Amino acid sequence: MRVDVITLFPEFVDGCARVGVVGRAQERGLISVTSWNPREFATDNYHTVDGRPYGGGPGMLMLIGPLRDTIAAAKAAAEAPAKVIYLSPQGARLTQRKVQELSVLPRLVLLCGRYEGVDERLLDHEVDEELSIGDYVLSGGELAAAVLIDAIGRLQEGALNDAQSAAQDSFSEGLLDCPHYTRPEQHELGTLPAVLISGDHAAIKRWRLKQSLGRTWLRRPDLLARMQLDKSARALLEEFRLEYFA
Ligand SMILES: NC(=O)c1ccc(NCc2ccccc2)nc1
Repeated sequence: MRVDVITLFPEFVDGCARVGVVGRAQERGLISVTSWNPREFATDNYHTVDGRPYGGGPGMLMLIGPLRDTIAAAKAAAEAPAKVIYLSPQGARLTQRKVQELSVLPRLVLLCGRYEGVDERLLDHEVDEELSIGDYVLSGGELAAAVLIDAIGRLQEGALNDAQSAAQDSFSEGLLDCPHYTRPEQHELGTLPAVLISGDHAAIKRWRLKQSLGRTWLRRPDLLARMQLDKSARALLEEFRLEYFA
């Protein structure tokens, strides 16, 4: 997948995409992240990219011209059609399902707003989707773009080793992850759940699913409400609930 990021802070996005799983995915050619700075597409002597809001009000907005030209340049940089996504608090909430949907596309162009945002006419005509990573305001869309790139990058075939991809299974099924433990077995902070050192892999699998179901019920009942649990999962959750209230 090719990702083109339009940002006034290219070094920020480049840096995020160079480390960890996404960095390795780039080295393996599974994803490429290219940043484009609208300031280089501003035609005036001062490289102006912002303007004052009509109707008054605080702050500045990003101008149509430089952004439109930058989007065109980014799109022209490769053959495949590109979906243009704007990161903003006004966008649809990003979920793992949306990440999975985006992760199979050939290209994405991510538009990062700064200041108070972007002229609405640019959004109406050049942006395909508006996405939010959560209900809070950041100083720029770059962090949101980095989150999206990471979530998509790790889903590229070959980006994760088996252990890592196993770890992502629970959330992609809509459940929260179960508790995890590593050495030492005995510690002043506590001992382990006995099942995890029983060597009974079926019991361990059952325990982990039960913990995921129980945690989701306790911490994110909204996620649970959206799921169709099969008979055995419902029984497992009931077992958790009985123990919880015991
Ligand atoms: N919650 C998010 O995903 C998000 C995205 C961008 C952002 N800041 C840049 C911006 C500010 C105002 C209007 C449009 C973009 N803050 C939060």
